[in-house]
Amino acid sequence: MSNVQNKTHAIELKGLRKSFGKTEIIRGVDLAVEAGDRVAIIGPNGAGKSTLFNLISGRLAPTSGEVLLNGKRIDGMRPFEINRLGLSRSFQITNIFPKLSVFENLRCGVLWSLGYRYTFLRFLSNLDDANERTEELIHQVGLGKKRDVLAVNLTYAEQRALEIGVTIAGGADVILLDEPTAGMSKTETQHFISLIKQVTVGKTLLTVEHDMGVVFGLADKIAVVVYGEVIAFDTPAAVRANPRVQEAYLGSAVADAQGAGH
Ligand SMILES: Nc1ncnc2c1ncn2[C@@H]1O[C@H](COP(=O)(O)OP(=O)(O)OP(=O)(O)O)[C@@H](O)[C@H]1O
Repeated sequence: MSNVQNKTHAIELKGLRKSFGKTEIIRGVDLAVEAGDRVAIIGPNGAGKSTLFNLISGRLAPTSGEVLLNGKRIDGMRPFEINRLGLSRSFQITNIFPKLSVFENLRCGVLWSLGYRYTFLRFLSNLDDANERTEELIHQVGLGKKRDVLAVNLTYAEQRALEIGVTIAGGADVILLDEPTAGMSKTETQHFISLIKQVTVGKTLLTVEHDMGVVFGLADKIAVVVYGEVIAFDTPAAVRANPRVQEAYLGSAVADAQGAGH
């Protein structure tokens, strides 16, 4: 390994553990994600992937161990505090405001990042900087033609695109996406992978993902979580070739992804 001692990582997990009651679900995870990398977290059902996400984003506090964001300890902080420090997590489409338009939803995200409370939104329609940033975002997520459509009237894939827009609206440099293509058709998924790639250029991306096509299409690195431990963290090619990963988890899933041309 190279000398990583003095290097600041976008995300670093050190000796992370989490128990629910007597059951230890996360069992000593060490992981260092370099800034700008796109990392997919994969593993069998119940392995602890979502729990890991919840520990990173502050929804859960670890039983022991550390979580660092750009070198600063964030374990024990509240999700909004972590958000303010530059980490943004998608909260699924239920957190989009259905009765607000695409523009208004995105502007909420932008204004939140500028420190405004949602309750003041109606008085802020002439904030030029926020409006400009919002227009830019709308085009980034491909919703230019849907600017004034209420979120509730968008298609499912469009709602997911809006969700990504809201997630990146604040300009966070670390983005967490939970199964971003779940429920999409193959074509929508392909389109969405390129959208995610575009909007996360220069950012660090962590995603929990089951679809191996998405994993191999999107990730620079893959973290394999099995039974609360990271058993491999490497490039897709190295993970694919790792016998321990094959045995513990990937086997047929890799064959599927190769068959799909990834
Ligand atoms: N709040 C909680 N209280 C008690 N047990 C929990 C809690 N959250 C998760 N667990 C348990 O922790 C284990 C890991 O769950 P987690 O959702 O992190 O796995 P996962 O890898 O994301 O699974 P999946 O791929 O099915 O979403 C499961 O056995 C789950 O039942």
